[in-house]
Amino acid sequence: MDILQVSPMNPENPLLALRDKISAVDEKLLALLSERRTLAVEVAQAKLATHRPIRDVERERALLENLISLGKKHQLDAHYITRLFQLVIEDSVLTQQALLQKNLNHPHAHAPRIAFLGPKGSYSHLAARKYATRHFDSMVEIGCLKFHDIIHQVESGQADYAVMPIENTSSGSINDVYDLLQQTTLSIVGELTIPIEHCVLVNGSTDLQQIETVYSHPQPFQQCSQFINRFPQWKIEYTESTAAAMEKVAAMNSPKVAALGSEAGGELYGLQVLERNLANQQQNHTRFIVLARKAIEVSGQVPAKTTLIMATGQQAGALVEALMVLRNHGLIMSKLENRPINGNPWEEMFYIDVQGNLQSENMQLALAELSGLTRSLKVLGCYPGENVVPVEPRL
Ligand SMILES: O=C(O)C(=O)C[C@]1(C(=O)O)C=C[C@@H](O)C=C1
Repeated sequence: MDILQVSPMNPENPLLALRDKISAVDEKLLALLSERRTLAVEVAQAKLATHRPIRDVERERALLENLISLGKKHQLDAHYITRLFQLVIEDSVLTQQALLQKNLNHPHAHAPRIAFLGPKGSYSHLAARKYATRHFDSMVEIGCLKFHDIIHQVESGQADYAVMPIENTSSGSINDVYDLLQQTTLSIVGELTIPIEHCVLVNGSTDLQQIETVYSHPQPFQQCSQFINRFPQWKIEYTESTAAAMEKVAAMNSPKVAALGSEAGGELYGLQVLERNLANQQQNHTRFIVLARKAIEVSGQVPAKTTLIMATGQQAGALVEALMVLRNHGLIMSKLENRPINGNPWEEMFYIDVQGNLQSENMQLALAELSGLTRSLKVLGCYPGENVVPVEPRL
């Protein structure tokens, strides 16, 4: 009788060995990225001494084109190299900007206390952590239940910074936050944008048909309306934040309930992803603003944004007249938003983001002119623009 010899070699073995090799290469890549970042910090110090702008678009383009032609020799695709290095350059630019800003505005002696919406795991929590990683050595996290509480924490000195969502690429402006900006004494000192990737999160095994109730903040429901409309039988329950929804679903431990929120947040509550990529728009991003009690100074070497809030008179063409002032001083408006004025029916408050430094001569001249034209005018803050528009190589 023939005896079949079973090889003791586990078919998983070659895979494991290859994975170890890949992990070793990835570790080398990480060390190189860290070395590159250290060099970028040295470049920033040199630029600080020579007063040169942080961004050098021509250098970025030359660098990308050189890497693309080198990549060809290694059969590496031009789009892959472009995407990869655009991200590396963005990190370099933002790291350099943060260094210049630290040099200009003396940082806190203690770990800054940052207030944001929701318990751990909310998008605001992820945004607060991302901002702190780049700007501070450590942070104290203060999760709040309502937007109003976040502002109050900072105004009353119980927190140093407020991180608040202001607009989303799918659902638009966040009106509640705009309305709070009308009243606050705080100044905008920073901004950041994070990708929002909503998932259906559940506790244990279930499927979309078994679900009866879905919990989340109203914003995700709005941003995922097309997906939600496919399940008319679902009962929608609003919560104060996505994190509050996740906390609830984790505690209920039932196959009939789900939360809409981020995968990273869900992990903190032990939830599993049932479905991803739910948003109506493929590119779903939220821009957050960072507020503090004291306004900051922005280095002339980094791109600055100034946010104004103004009420014009009700005469015809008043807004156009105000916007012409900006144009006449060569100032580019990147956003215009209007909101009703509390207590004054049919009157509007305008919020304007202008590309430019508050200290610049053209901004000062424009503001002087605007104050003569408007019923009220307030600078909400001047802060470094963190939207690093990627440079495209000439292919
Ligand atoms: O070479 C510089 O001037 C840098 O600041 C470095 C660097 C990079 O990371 O490669 C970053 C920003 C500039 O726009 C160009 C290039």
